[in-house]
Amino acid sequence: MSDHNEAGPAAGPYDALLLLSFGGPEGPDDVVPFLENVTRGRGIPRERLKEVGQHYFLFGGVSPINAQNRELLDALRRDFGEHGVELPVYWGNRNWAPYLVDTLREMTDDGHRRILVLATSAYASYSGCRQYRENLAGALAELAAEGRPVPRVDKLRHYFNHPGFVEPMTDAVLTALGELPAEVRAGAHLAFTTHSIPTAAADTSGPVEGHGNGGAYVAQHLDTARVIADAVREATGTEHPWQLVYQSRSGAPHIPWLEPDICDHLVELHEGGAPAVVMVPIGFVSDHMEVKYDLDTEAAAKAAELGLPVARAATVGADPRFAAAVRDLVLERAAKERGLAPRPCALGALGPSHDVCPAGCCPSRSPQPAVAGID
Ligand SMILES: CC1=C(CCC(=O)O)c2cc3nc(cc4[nH]c(cc5[nH]c(cc1n2)c(C)c5CCC(=O)O)c(CCC(=O)O)c4C)C(CCC(=O)O)=C3C
Ligand SMILES: [Fe+2]
Repeated sequence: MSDHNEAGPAAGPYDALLLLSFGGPEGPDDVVPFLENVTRGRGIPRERLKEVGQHYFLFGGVSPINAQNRELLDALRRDFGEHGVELPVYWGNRNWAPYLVDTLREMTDDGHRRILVLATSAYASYSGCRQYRENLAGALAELAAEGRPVPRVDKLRHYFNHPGFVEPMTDAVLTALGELPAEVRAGAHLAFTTHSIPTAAADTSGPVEGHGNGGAYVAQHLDTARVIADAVREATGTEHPWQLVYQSRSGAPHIPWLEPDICDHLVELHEGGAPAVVMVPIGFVSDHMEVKYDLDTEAAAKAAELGLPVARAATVGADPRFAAAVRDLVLERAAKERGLAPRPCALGALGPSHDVCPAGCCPSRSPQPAVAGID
């Protein structure tokens, strides 16, 4: 991949990696307390919460996200082990056990003082970046209050355009195309999907100079989608029309969120004569409830009602190429921290993202302390 491990796979100055994720319920009794954790102070209408609770109950109260993170943890440990990267990997979540603060306490008690964080969100946004940075600051403040040493915590750059993230998704699109009936395959449209967020949050996502027009959130997703669409055309020799669309909207109806929704998009494509659609959840690192319910259940039912053949591309999950990408990102950042100038690996037009969030990046509605950034 890149050239920054010439002098051996040194991860120093880092002494541990933290896989930081959202967390999800593991049984019916977990669902309501989990939703309370997620929505504390966030003004989600009660009706929406009841509805989302039902999505979880439909799957026995079990979100797929924790199993996916356990697999990723195994894949990272295997990859690091096979490549001589001596960096222990821990796992903590924002909203469910193992809780971030408990994991950081364990890491501190194990003697780790320079911690690098991999968040399971590949793009810039308040929900996908600064909120994790705030949660880290909050957890560190708890450790300090307990009289523990407070480790220094850095966060890996956004990896939406890293080849180890993009290439498994390209393969997944090709596989999904292959699942469509042969007679509609060549005409299939690609619907790249991601989590809708309030347009105000999208417009202020990423560094200040890129604010407006959906900000870094939309720009990064468009960059990833374009790279995948181009690679699919190279592989198939067919130009599949594509669009970035959204899913999993929540919040109050009068607040504008990114649109169109995937279900409305399927109706529009069907009315426009599209013979088939591949849904590509580029906004999700692994199978979350948003993928299992909002795409595989709700959008699939809409497509069936329309008589529109659809297939859903797999998420990256614990693909070994993604684990290798994480190793590459870790070694790149470690080399930079040691004063070297590694060549960062990135596809697309935007180039590698910043390592340290600049001031004003993905601002919060109610400013709180955050780590791994200027403010
Ligand atoms: C951008 C983004 C990501 C991707 C980046 C990342 O991965 O971090 C993401 C991930 C996730 N979101 C998840 C679950 C939920 N998100 C909610 C609510 C919200 N998400 C938002 C945005 C995002 N969310 C926003 C702006 C809200 C409104 C409230 C607020 O401003 O905070 C709610 C409340 C109910 C509802 O309203 O839907 C739930 C239950 C799960 C777990 C799924 C599982 O169990 O498999 C995951 C991975
Ligand atoms: Fe969410």
